[in-house]
Amino acid sequence: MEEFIQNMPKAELHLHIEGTFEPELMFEIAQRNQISIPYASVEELKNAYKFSCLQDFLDIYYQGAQVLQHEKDFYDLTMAYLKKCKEQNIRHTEIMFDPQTHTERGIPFESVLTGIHNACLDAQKEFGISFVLIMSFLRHLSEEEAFKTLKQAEPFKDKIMAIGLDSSEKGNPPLKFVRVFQAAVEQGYIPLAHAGEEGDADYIWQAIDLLQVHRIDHGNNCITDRNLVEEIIERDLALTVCPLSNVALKVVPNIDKHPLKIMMQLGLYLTINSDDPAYFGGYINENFNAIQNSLDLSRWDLYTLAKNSFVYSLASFDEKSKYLEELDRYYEKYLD
Ligand SMILES: Nc1ncnc2[nH]cnc12
Ligand SMILES: [Zn+2]
Repeated sequence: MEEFIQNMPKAELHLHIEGTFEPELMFEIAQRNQISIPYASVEELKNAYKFSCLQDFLDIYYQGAQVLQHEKDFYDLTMAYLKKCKEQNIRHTEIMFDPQTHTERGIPFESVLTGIHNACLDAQKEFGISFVLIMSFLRHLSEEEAFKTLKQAEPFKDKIMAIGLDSSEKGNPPLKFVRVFQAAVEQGYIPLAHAGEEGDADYIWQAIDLLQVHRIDHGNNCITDRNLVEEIIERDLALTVCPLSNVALKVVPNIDKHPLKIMMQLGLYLTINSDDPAYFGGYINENFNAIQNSLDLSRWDLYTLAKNSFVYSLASFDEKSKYLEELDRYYEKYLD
């Protein structure tokens, strides 16, 4: 099965670029920027990656991101992830970035965006990987700050397809961002949001009704509300599930108790993603392997999850058709 997963063409739809910051690269960039990290070694830093909830993780994740200062740092970070995509047979990736994590520290929006975008263009040329950029608002910050970020993005609008909503969920409901989402949609951005990771089903209702999201990031907690599950299916919305993230952040007690199979059986459209792979113990294939092992998923289940990743992506019609054909050919080979 591991080989089947490794070679299967797939898309990643839920990935924070700041969450791909491997400790080794963090130390390297810290050294060249002459910034000190409050850990003596890579080992010591890795040992600190023990979280009891989302906020525990976010504290260390924002701390790590401080090392990123220059356009080249964002380029190197993104290129390192895109090399992983090539190794793991990711054909298309939708990369979230958190501009406020950087602009709050005085880093120009342009350095962040240009570094990430140039790496994506190079990977498209060299590895044939297509991409979409998603600008995510930090929900622990104010609506006013989100509006400022939307304004800063204006000169780069053609490079960013969608907006997202991430960071500390509890106490920061989608309702807080209705106006900025409306303004962004008027400018042509596609609305997406994290909902129902730690927040309850009501946050997911708000994300679909008030923010009118086209996809739900995580969404696990929808299973507590039968009407919500039906509504999500009816509206043809996919959930971007992140199994290793859910274990690391104690959203589920362990991988064997992950509700993914139940969610599939309910008829929800799911995809598998890595969220913040440098912090949660694996990239997309490690997520597929972990969930396949624990829930005994069949090849058909894996194919369905990969198919959803293309169908519910924001890739162009031509790209989607090409990837879906490739996936079908791949799966048929195993039927013989
Ligand atoms: N899993 C997650 N939930 C909310 N915000 C995040 N930012 C990075 N990873 C996140
Ligand atoms: Zn996330």
